[in-house]
Amino acid sequence: MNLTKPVKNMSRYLKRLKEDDEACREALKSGIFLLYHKLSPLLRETSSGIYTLASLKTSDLEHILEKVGKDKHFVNESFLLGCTDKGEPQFSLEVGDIDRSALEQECRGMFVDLRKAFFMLPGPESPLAAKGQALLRWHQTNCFCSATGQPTIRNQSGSFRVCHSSGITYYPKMAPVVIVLVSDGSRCLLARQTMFPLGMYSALSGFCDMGESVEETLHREVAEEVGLEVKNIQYSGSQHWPFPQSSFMLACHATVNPDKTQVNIDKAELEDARWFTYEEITEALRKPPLDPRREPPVFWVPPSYAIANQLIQEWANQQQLSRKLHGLK
Ligand SMILES: NC(=O)C1=CN([C@@H]2O[C@H](COP(=O)(O)OP(=O)(O)OC[C@H]3O[C@@H](n4cnc5c(N)ncnc54)[C@H](O)[C@@H]3O)[C@@H](O)[C@H]2O)C=CC1
Ligand SMILES: [Mg+2]
Repeated sequence: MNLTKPVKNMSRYLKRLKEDDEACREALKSGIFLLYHKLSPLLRETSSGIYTLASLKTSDLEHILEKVGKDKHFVNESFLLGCTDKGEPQFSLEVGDIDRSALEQECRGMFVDLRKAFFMLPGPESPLAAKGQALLRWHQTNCFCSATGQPTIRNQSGSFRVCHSSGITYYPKMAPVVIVLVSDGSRCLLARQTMFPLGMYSALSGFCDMGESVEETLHREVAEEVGLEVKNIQYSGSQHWPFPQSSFMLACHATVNPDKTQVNIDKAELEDARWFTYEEITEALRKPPLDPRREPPVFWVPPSYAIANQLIQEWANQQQLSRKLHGLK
């Protein structure tokens, strides 16, 4: 299948909507809308019991707004998110000043905290739910110019805000974070912070300091948090992460010398850091998603929507392969 042409056309279309206020206003008339109530996305349960992100067409949304006593032009407060596969423009809209239960009833859905929604939504919908929330949050917290204190004004798509007094343009921001799975060849190093849910261990992570490269951050964070020296850095992938503010996660693998694995934990940052065997990791990966009604398991890893999980999966696959090559189970 050749995806180049539609993707290229879609990207050009979206670029125009981002930059051309008139074109974006026009697109609002045939848009698809994700609603958020105080940053919680609206979910709907399908007839087969699966939850999805509720997406409303313009006419349906206008109708609902009027029913709950809101002007239908409130639709224009939406922010452009992207395009569906069919080329329909997608928008997010914060409806936090409208009565929640009235909206839930009219929309036949429910507003769910994003962290919880991640456990309920099918995989591909989580990044869209996160993006919608992140854009709304950024606009809510960037209403004033940090140089003049004057209000900033959004463009129609919401791709930037301008202070007309200073002329400064503000663009939505993500803070770069490096996340790394360190291996000694047969075990991998996972750590937990006190604020993590009970029993959850993840890969090491840290915010990039101003002026640092990914490699510099990675070496510094591993040295700071567990006192180890890493080598053989390999890039794995990236992910936008909405909690607690937007981060841009850059995920890597790295190794340490098998004879230099003694961890020296920075207790101000981490509660614990431990080497885990292949067997422990494969068992943790097999565990079903967390059930809030049960006690959490003693050791578990972040769920599949987190890039930490991808790193751990990749490491386990790599181990499995090398075990096969060496005739081990
Ligand atoms: N998606 C995923 O799989 C994972 C995502 N993460 C995310 O990565 C982020 C960073 O991880 P940590 O190990 O906590 O970072 P970290 O090791 O750099 O420690 C956080 C501390 O760094 C300081 N800091 C420096 N720059 C900051 C900035 N731009 N924003 C906020 N704090 C800053 C603060 O004092 C903060 O308490 C977290 O927000 C976490 O949610 C972490 C692990 C897995
Ligand atoms: Mg850290």
